[in-house]
Amino acid sequence: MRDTLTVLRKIYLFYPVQNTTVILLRMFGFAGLGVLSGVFIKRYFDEASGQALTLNGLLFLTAMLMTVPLVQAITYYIDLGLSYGRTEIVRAIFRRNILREIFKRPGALPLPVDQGQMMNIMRSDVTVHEGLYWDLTYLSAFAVFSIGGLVMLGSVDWPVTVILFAPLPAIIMIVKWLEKQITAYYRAERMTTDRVLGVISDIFNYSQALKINKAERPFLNRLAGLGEERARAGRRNAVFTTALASIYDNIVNIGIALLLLLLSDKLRNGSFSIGSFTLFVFFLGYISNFTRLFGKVLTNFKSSALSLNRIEGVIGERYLVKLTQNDSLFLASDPPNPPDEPDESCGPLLGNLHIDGLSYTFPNSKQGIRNISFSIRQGSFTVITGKMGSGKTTLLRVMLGLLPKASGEIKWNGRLVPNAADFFVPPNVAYTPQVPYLFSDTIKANILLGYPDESQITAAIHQSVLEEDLNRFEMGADTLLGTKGVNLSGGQLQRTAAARMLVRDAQLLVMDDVSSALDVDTEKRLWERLNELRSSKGVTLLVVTQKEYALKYADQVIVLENGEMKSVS
Ligand SMILES: Nc1ncnc2c1ncn2[C@@H]1O[C@H](COP(=O)(O)OP(=O)(O)OP(=O)(O)O)[C@@H](O)[C@H]1O
Repeated sequence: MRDTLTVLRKIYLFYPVQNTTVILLRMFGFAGLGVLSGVFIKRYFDEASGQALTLNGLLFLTAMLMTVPLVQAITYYIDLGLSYGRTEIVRAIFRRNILREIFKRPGALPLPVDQGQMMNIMRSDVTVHEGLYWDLTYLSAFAVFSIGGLVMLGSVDWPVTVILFAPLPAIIMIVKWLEKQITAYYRAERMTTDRVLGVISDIFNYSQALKINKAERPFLNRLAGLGEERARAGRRNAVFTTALASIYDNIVNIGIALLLLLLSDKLRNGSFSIGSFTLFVFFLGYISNFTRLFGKVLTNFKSSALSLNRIEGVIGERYLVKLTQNDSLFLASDPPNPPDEPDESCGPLLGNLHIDGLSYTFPNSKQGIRNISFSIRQGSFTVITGKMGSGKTTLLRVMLGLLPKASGEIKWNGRLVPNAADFFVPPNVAYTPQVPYLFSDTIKANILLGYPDESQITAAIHQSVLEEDLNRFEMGADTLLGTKGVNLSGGQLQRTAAARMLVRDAQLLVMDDVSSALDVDTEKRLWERLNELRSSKGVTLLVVTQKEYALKYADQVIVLENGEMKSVS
């Protein structure tokens, strides 16, 4: 409840001036003027049914009764202008903030929730809070009506007024009583949707694997089963919330029936004027709407709390602060480019790199690396090798800040690297991962990947032994990749990724198994050219490989075994 209130307060603070105006318009334009119409209606019927009927009085009241709805319509349009579109902006702020936190995570750390849940959080869990916020602003307007009604009706007939408000405590008790069920049905709907979305994204991501293993039918059956579960959970939740809403309605209706019974008696014995009766009937609609909306808001508080809980599962501690940060979305202009200054906190040029006692354990498999220490000097060629699963990739990822180190130190020129993920980027370091990813764009765009300086592209293509392959494509480096273009072979993909690393002109080049899919001749040329680059430009190379050819150039060979250093030579 407290967290939901914090988020609602922040939503208000996103646009305090507009939001205050909308609330005031709803409270005083829509509701306050509405109460005023009640006064005029009472007077109108009192005068029309009494002896003191004057033409002027009637004309005045008629004019007022026409003016008030007109002014209300105008306030409504101003309200619409101020609030329309805010809904999507609030959702966009939440989505942007969640994405920002995801990008802050070490790059190789998997998301704490699966893909289906992530999509559902971005799709649905971010939307409930601002819906609740707008309902609350309407509730505040209806509250003005109700308080106005309470005062006016109370002065006419207290006992009857009490009946009008009697459903309110009943609804509070029902929501309290059914609290567990409200949350359970909502949670079940969310979780079954997570699973369906997860399987759908698997189908898109791994369609080829499904096809070659002839697993389409079982997978579709699984999807159908999950779809059925989701439909059941959705139906249950819909039936439950509709039933709750109709319980609120019926409580309100029973109150109205009781009230009308009482009023008809009073009208018959003359203790109630036609004007007072009309006043009661007039307020009846608004007060019953207030009561219904009150029930809905109480129910949605529970949904909002659960959705916030799911968001917390993704962005972790202090999630309320992170979720509600309100810096510009840049809807009307382009965002500024991030600062492009190289991090020179440890000196502009690499002299030496010391890795001391680096450890990391994967929480789910208890595998990883333990106490790894080595040094690299500028212009050297270091090979990390070892059997499959010995920890080579993990070591590179922890060193580069793509996985959070459990212990150990990294020093660049003798100075502690404060944040590896921020520091080990171009122009300090460039990296080719074991499984590189290429986008559906041209080969050139994939090599540059936003890098503004194209001057090194020809050299990078040469160094990565890619030029002969590009010559075979009609469009050369402008050949399109992906669904609308060509598919590269495994070796071409590795070398395109290597060119992406080389074009960035970094001091330290880190490569993970970059030659695993290359034939002997291409591999030979690749290491030769990288070695030439080292000699000519003083670039430093740190290479994971299981193949022997690179060893020919190595100054240092580090062998890993079961996550530990077996030898350095
Ligand atoms: N995401 C992960 N979650 C849990 N365990 C993991 C994860 N990634 C790797 N491991 C485990 O950590 C150990 C080291 O894996 P790593 O990928 O670093 O080995 P490697 O030497 O690079 O292997 P290869 O030569 O096959 O690429 C392995 O036992 C592996 O199963």
